[in-house]
Amino acid sequence: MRIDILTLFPEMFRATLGESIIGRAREKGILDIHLVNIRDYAQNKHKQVDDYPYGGGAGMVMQPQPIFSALEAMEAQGCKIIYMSPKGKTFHQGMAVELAKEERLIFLCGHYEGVDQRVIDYWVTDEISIGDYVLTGGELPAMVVIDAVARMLPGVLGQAESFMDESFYSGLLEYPQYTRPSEFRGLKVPDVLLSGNHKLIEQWRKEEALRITMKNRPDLIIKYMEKKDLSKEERKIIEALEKDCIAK
Ligand SMILES: C[S@@+](CC[C@H](N)C(=O)[O-])C[C@H]1O[C@@H](n2cnc3c(N)ncnc32)[C@H](O)[C@@H]1O
Repeated sequence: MRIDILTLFPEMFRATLGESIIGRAREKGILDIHLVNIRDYAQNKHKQVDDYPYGGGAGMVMQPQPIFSALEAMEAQGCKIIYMSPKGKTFHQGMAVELAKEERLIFLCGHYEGVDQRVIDYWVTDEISIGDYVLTGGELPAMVVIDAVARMLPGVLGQAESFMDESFYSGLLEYPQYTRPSEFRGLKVPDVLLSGNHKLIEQWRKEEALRITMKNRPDLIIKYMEKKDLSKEERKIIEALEKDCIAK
């Protein structure tokens, strides 16, 4: 997959997208990331990229000219162009799975009060928010989305790092994880995980996934129940957890 990132602060990306799993994906050629400094395309003498908002109000707005010129130079027509914005649709795992199917993604990172609306109307195909809060720029949000998308690309995660069991993929949060030693400062790993009985381990994990989802994200449980034909086993676990909740 090719990813182009339009930003005023390309340096912010170098460490994050050069290390660990994403760094290895780039080395393997699975991910090809291009950083584009919007300021390089400003046509005025001082390379200014922002100006006061029409109608007054606080802050500055990113001007259309440098962004239009940058997008024209990269032949962006026909690609998904994603503007990171608190006004966008809230990002979730399903969106990461869908975006990972694209051959090329272009990310536009805003700053100040954001970009001139004409950029959005003319170029942007998707506006994505990473949550209901306002950050200073679109760089961190773009890194969040790129990281989540990149791990969905075939070959990025090793075989031992499957995302199938991870939080959100199946609609639930993931069960608790433990590693060696089996006892640490008197704190023990649940016996079932040491039993070698795969059926019991599977059951325990499902129960724990349902339990933690019910506790922390009841909204997800409702969606899970709507979307899926629950097995008898799952229904029993949910009923027991509900009784437990009521009793508490
Ligand atoms: C200070 S914000 C602008 C906020 C804008 N004036 C508003 O009220 O909606 C500057 C830039 O940060 C990015 N940004 C801030 N919060 C974000 C979020 N929750 N998700 C995605 N991008 C965000 C966007 O690119 C935005 O253009």
